[in-house]
Amino acid sequence: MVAKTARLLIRLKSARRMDFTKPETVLDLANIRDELVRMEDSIIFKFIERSHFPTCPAVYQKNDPQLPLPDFEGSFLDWALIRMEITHSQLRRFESPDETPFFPQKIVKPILPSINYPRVLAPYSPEVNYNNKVKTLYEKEIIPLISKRDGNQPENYGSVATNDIEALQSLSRRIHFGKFVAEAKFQDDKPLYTDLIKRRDIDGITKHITNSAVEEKILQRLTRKAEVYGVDPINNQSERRITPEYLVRIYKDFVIPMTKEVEIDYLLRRLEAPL
Ligand SMILES: C=C(O[C@@H]1C=C(C(=O)O)C=C[C@H]1O)C(=O)O
Repeated sequence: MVAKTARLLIRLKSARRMDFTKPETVLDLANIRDELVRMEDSIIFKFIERSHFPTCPAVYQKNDPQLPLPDFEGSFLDWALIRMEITHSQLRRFESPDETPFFPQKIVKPILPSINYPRVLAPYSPEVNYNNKVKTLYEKEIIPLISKRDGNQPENYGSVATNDIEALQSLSRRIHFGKFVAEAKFQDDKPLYTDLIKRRDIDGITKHITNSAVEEKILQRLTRKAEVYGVDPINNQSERRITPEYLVRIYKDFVIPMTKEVEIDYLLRRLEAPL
């Protein structure tokens, strides 16, 4: 009986999971929050992978002499990320409404047929793009926290860039999920948000999109996940490694605030589109 109930619950939960071809599953705030929880695991594991390498500042310096790049103005990471995004765009990655490119001006048309997802977000949604800020935050604030020590390691520049691209893509997807949260909240209370948007009451919008209980639950869960996934609980000075404290700080000081900035920016333009 228990096994049968468990199977039924799993079927019910998977039927509810976000499916971008089924708009009714996308703007369900409970579904969105479940998806944000699933993203935590991906982000933690990518941070753990990155934590095996030192900071490698050469990877982020514009045209660092250690990493000569033919006919390119920018960092080694930028060079690698652009090429990865061109390939991913040909594989249709950026047709999906939950994916936002770091170099939108560089991506190309897919070689796969278009999926034509039903519209869920407002038409201007791709213009709400925080990836420049995400990348700067990652390089300046997150790398120093999650790298195992300061310094360059030329033999691992390729691995570092590969890990960074995966971590950035996970962070970007999580932060830009704020668009789905914002649309779901708008649909749940159009009169309230229409009034706040008309008066450009940013403080009022911030107050109403904020759910402190959900935020607190996220930070508590992150601490437990970090301990379970084996990040070093003791911050060993000689070899800095990510700790539950660092993961909570990254979410509390960067990921959650930037997600809410995305929500606010998305909402401030919402009356441009049909209600
Ligand atoms: C994402 C939401 O909106 C806000 C942002 C949150 C976050 O980035 O984790 C959590 C709660 C809210 O303050 C939500 O309501 O679930």
